[in-house]
Amino acid sequence: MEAGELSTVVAVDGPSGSGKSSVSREVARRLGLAYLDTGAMYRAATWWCLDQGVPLGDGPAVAAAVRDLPLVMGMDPAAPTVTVGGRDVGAAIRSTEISSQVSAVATNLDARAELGRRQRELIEAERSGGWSGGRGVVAEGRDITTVVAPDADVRVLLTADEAARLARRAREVHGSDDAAAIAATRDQVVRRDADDSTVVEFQVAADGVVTVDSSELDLEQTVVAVLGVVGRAGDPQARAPR
Ligand SMILES: Nc1ncnc2c1ncn2[C@@H]1O[C@H](COP(=O)(O)OP(=O)(O)OP(=O)(O)O)[C@@H](O)[C@H]1O
Ligand SMILES: Nc1ccn([C@H]2C[C@H](O)[C@@H](COP(=O)(O)O)O2)c(=O)n1
Repeated sequence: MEAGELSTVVAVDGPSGSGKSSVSREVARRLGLAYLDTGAMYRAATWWCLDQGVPLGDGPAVAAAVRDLPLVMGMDPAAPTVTVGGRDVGAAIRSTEISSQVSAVATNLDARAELGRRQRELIEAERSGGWSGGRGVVAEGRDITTVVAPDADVRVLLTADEAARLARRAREVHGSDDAAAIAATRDQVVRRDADDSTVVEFQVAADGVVTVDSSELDLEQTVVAVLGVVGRAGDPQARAPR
């Protein structure tokens, strides 16, 4: 048996607020797989550019900064971490400042190429070792099923209608889904998805990608639905060697 034969790579994409992070993290935890939040890598790159005084409107400067990004991703789903130059930026990258500016990095094609390369390396490392000891990884983002890991064992597009996604994010950030909270959330969800959609498709499932619509599901039901897709793709212990 060769390293990686029994590993499982689960790729999850979807729009903002569809539940990718919470669902992928819990699926990884229940399956004993590593968890890779690729959106956090774009957020960390944005934090780094701002920290280094790199203007986000200067594409070549952003690309150069991202190539030098001293990023370490901790992939334990029970306690994922994001460290830049030895600093824990896990909380800082969730700020409204980063959320409102991250699309400038996400739409920079050179930055995408660099972060995509690192994501592929992290996923490959989990096939043979890494945090999971070779069990595999759940990686989530916008282009994992299509660009970063189109050969993943399981590929899921997690969707939810716009109203559900806005309400979830409003409750998370403002503690309410009243009209004012929804209005205050629109930029983080609708505008950001519109900008990000100019460089990557995450609203429509590519061939072979299974869509899970969570609009009418709660978090637990969505986790169970994604676990069902993984199960249908085959028990990794029973799967034929690659
Ligand atoms: N099926 C669900 N039902 C209700 N709430 C959910 C569901 N899935 C996720 N949530 C909640 O919605 C919020 C957004 O979820 P999450 O951050 O996982 O989405 P996301 O797709 O990763 O968003 P983004 O791409 O913007 O980071 C969280 O507060 C989460 O707990
Ligand atoms: N594979 C990915 C992951 C994320 N992005 C972009 C889209 C978002 O604007 C930003 C942050 O992602 P989030 O933490 O909100 O999931 O990164 C991308 O383009 N490709």
